[in-house]
Amino acid sequence: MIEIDHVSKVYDGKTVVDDISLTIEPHTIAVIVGTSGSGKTTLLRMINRLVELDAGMVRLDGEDNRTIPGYELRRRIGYAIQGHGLFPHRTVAENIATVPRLNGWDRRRTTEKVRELLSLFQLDPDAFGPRYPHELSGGEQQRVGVARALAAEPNVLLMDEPFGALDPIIRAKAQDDLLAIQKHFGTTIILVTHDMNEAFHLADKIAVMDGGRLLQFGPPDELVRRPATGFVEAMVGAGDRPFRLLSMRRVADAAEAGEASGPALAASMNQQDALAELMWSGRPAAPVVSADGTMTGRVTLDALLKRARGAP
Ligand SMILES: Nc1ncnc2c1ncn2[C@@H]1O[C@H](COP(=O)(O)OP(=O)(O)OP(=O)(O)O)[C@@H](O)[C@H]1O
Repeated sequence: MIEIDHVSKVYDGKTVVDDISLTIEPHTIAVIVGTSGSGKTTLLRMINRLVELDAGMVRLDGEDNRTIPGYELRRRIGYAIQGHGLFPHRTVAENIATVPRLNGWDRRRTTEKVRELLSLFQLDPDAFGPRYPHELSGGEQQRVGVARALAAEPNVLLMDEPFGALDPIIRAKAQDDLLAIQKHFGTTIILVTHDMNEAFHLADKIAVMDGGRLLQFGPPDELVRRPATGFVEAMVGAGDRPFRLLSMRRVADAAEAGEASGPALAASMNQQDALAELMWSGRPAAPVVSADGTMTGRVTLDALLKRARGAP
């Protein structure tokens, strides 16, 4: 658990992080959003003490982070940034192995970890391990950057606009990879982004910042239904509310008994995509199929529209 307890930071007489408190539960993803200069990066860097606090305290599993030695913090907390920061003269495998080596892992354990991570990020270890960063595309470099941050099996991963430079298709893929990896390792992730779609896609809870202050910290659904301020409402995008609500739910949750014709929709598909599919194919309903191939009923346009208006 990460407890951020009344933390503040002042630069040149200006309070850039202003008395912020929030608690991030283990194995969850918290996403920090807000306007440029609102203090997101500063808050993130206070967790691993790349920025020292002027007031308040950050506790990691109950321990004041100022009492934890720097090397221990770097072992426990991975850090991934936009532009990845790979070492250009080291191969991909050597880049990923950096922190395990510092931690004194033996060669075999390190090699296994590197291969596991490359495979998880869908990069063939034999093809990509020996290459140098400049021999990779931007998206591949970014994935290696995140793999490197995860190499020492940190409990916590801090990510600052990790996918900012990626095109939308690769970005969506990187987000899905991250979700799968978070499930696999149970890592607690705190991620800063400018992209509200990314925030809604990834977050268990979203923190909205403005002018150094925390305006709201809650599940995506709560931000849509009960925005704490007009600023939060504007960040969520008032016009996008119906789609945001649908994007957070699966077809399985809107399925009902009954028949429908045409191609089936996966129970795991999100309701926003299902609505788009029904509208595009001009159907009032579609059959629903579960992951094991069983037909589990149907989903109707009506049911989806009701949910877009806020029905549970
Ligand atoms: N080392 C520093 N010295 C002085 N001022 C700083 C320093 N780091 C950040 N600031 C200022 O603190 C404020 C918050 O910066 P921060 O990088 O945390 O914002 P941000 O929300 O992450 O912004 P962006 O979205 O543009 O990256 C800004 O006004 C910035 O100029």
